[in-house]
Amino acid sequence: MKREYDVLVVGGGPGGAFAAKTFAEKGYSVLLTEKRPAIGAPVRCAEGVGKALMHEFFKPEDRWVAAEIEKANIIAPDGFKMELEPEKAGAEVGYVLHRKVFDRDLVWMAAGAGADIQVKTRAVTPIMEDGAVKGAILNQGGIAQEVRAGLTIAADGVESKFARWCGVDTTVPLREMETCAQYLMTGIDIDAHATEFYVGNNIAPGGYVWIFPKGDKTANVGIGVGGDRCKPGNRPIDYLNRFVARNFPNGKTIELIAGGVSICQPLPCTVANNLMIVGDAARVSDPLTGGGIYAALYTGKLAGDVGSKAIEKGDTSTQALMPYDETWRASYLGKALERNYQIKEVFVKLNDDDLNAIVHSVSKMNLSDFNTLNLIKNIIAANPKLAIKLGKAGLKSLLDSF
Ligand SMILES: Cc1cc2nc3c(=O)[nH]c(=O)nc-3n(C[C@H](O)[C@H](O)[C@H](O)COP(=O)(O)OP(=O)(O)OC[C@H]3O[C@@H](n4cnc5c(N)ncnc54)[C@H](O)[C@@H]3O)c2cc1C
Repeated sequence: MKREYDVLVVGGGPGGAFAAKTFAEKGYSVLLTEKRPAIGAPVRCAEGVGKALMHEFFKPEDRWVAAEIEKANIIAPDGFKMELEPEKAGAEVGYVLHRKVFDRDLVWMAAGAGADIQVKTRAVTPIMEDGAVKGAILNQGGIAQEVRAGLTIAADGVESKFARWCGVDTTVPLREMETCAQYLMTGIDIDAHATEFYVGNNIAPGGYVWIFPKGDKTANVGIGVGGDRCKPGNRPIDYLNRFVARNFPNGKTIELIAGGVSICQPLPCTVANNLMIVGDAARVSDPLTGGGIYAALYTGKLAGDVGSKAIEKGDTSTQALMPYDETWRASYLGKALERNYQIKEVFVKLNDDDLNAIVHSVSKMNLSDFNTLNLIKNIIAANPKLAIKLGKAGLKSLLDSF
């Protein structure tokens, strides 16, 4: 079977769904293809997102929100707990979502705008002609389908094979692939409106443990560990089991997920002839926190806006699509990714003494001055050893990233 669309979207996560919705709303014919049988499941996410960031796109439906978050606690390796309550300083904090519902609703929005949706249908090969992408061969239940499209959106997440098949180098170095394990736990004693982050080289080397509440006594309890630090007996699940045994011995686990998060820099270029790369596939998740929901929504929508103009003008070459790449890099998102990459490079080299010193010094900061630049300046002022560790060049590139 051969079909033709203006736009083919590979992947039904937030990036693909938002791109499909945007193109469909502008009147283009769109096919979104998702390899899994159900949108949003299994969830591979701790489901946290900033309120202000989310509000850029919508006022969340009640059914998307599992918990509203008012504060974040950071727990140092020595057990000292620092409480951050940005709401007291006038800033909003965040939501923990039900992504099974949220992702599904996003795809429903795309369908409502006119996009065709196919689930359990994997894009297996791009159709390449004269160095340009002309759609893909899809596989649905063993049956190959040829789908031709003027523009293809690679929104296939962290695995991102599609862009690679089209000739884009999407390799992530092992040390920059955070490997994660997460339990959805119930029957645990937590603050239902606070997220918690545990740092330390015996707890989560090169990463952190998170507790993201999903209501009373229920939370995503997960861990990310630097890919190069996983060893037999010290895999993310081993660290997580030890953490859970220490902190929630009576908790009950009702779901287990494993997944990867890239903490590298974004791809050097996120467009090619007739191809746009969005969300995790473009490596735009936050290198410091691993968060990528906002970036997927932002790049998905932007791809829809820029791609639509390019289709209208009849030119979807790399050059015509470049405004997409340039716009997200110059945006708040691009700048935050650059800055947080520099911070992450420092973070992964810290020993437990450094981490203790940082958490203690930040806890003494005046919250009304709270922003990332002030945070870094305070940390360095309070811990001159860190400035030495960073060296002149490291310090400069860190401060230049603001
Ligand atoms: C353990 C963990 C915790 C996380 N916690 C958070 C968090 O708290 N907050 C946050 O903001 N982010 C978090 N993230 C990251 C977040 O989940 C991603 O950044 C986000 O889902 C990216 O959206 P996306 O649309 O780019 O990709 P995805 O949501 O991964 O969607 C890609 C889709 O493409 C499909 N696909 C792949 N290949 C093909 C193919 N060949 N054909 C068809 N379909 C295909 C996949 O099945 C998938 O549904 C976490 C990630 C992990 C692993």
